[in-house]
Amino acid sequence: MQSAATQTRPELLRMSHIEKTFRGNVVALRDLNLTLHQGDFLSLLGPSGCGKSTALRLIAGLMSPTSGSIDWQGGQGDGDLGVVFQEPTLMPWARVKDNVWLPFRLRGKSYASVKDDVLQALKLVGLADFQNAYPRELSGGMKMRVSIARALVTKPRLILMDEPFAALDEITRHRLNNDLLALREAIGCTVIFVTHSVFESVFLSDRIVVMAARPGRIIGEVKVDAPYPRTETFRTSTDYAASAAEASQMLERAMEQAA
Ligand SMILES: Nc1ncnc2c1ncn2[C@@H]1O[C@H](COP(=O)(O)OP(=O)(O)OP(=O)(O)O)[C@@H](O)[C@H]1O
Repeated sequence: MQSAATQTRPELLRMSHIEKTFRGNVVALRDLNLTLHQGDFLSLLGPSGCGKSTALRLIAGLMSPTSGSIDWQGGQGDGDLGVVFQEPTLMPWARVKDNVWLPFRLRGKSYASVKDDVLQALKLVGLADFQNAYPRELSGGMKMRVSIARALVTKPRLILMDEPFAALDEITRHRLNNDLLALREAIGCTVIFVTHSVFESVFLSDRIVVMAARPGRIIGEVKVDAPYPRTETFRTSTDYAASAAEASQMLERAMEQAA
């Protein structure tokens, strides 16, 4: 169920027969199998509680699966992964540039040695002029941009995004969707993006993996073949409407299965 383009890209990561059971016998994920290819923009779409965040946390190595394996092609290297959460999670006492420096700082790198990378990341998210600002001086959308800059500053092979725009107003969300795609064109990274929004997933992704709950599992995949860069024309196209209808129907099935 993957597009021809996706199939020909080199594999980046493979999740095989993943099970995750929490204390109290809560089966968050059952037999989850997913292969990610370099350059994929893959959305995980599904109802609340279907295990999207759990899948992301497993990939991030924030916890281990109960069984099954997650294998990185060529092994996982330092700085291979950037993570963006729903909340920007910035350090309020630190300037924007110091927040973006954090992933390097945790690896023992001085600011001076990575200054160019920090400024480049801030430039990519349109915030070079705010490098000396504090988070309290920024809007919600700007804080999220800083969080994105922090995730991509190490030039990771994979960026995980857990509903990053869900708390933002519609106009900001719309703009950040456009900017995220432009950013991805610029740096060519692979993205896994968790969302509840069919429309957001269609606009951003080339693969939409739909999950159902109780237990969390993949029930199907919608491929969105529209080429990048995607513009406003795509948002109003029949291709967009057709992919949204396909994803909505699959999501409907996911909800029925969980009922
Ligand atoms: N640390 C935990 N301990 C116990 N149960 C957990 C834990 N984390 C998640 N769960 C349970 O695992 C299931 C999947 O949760 P998860 O947060 O991954 O779903 P989700 O699809 O991301 O939901 P949402 O869209 O609401 O964020 C849920 O039933 C949740 O209650």
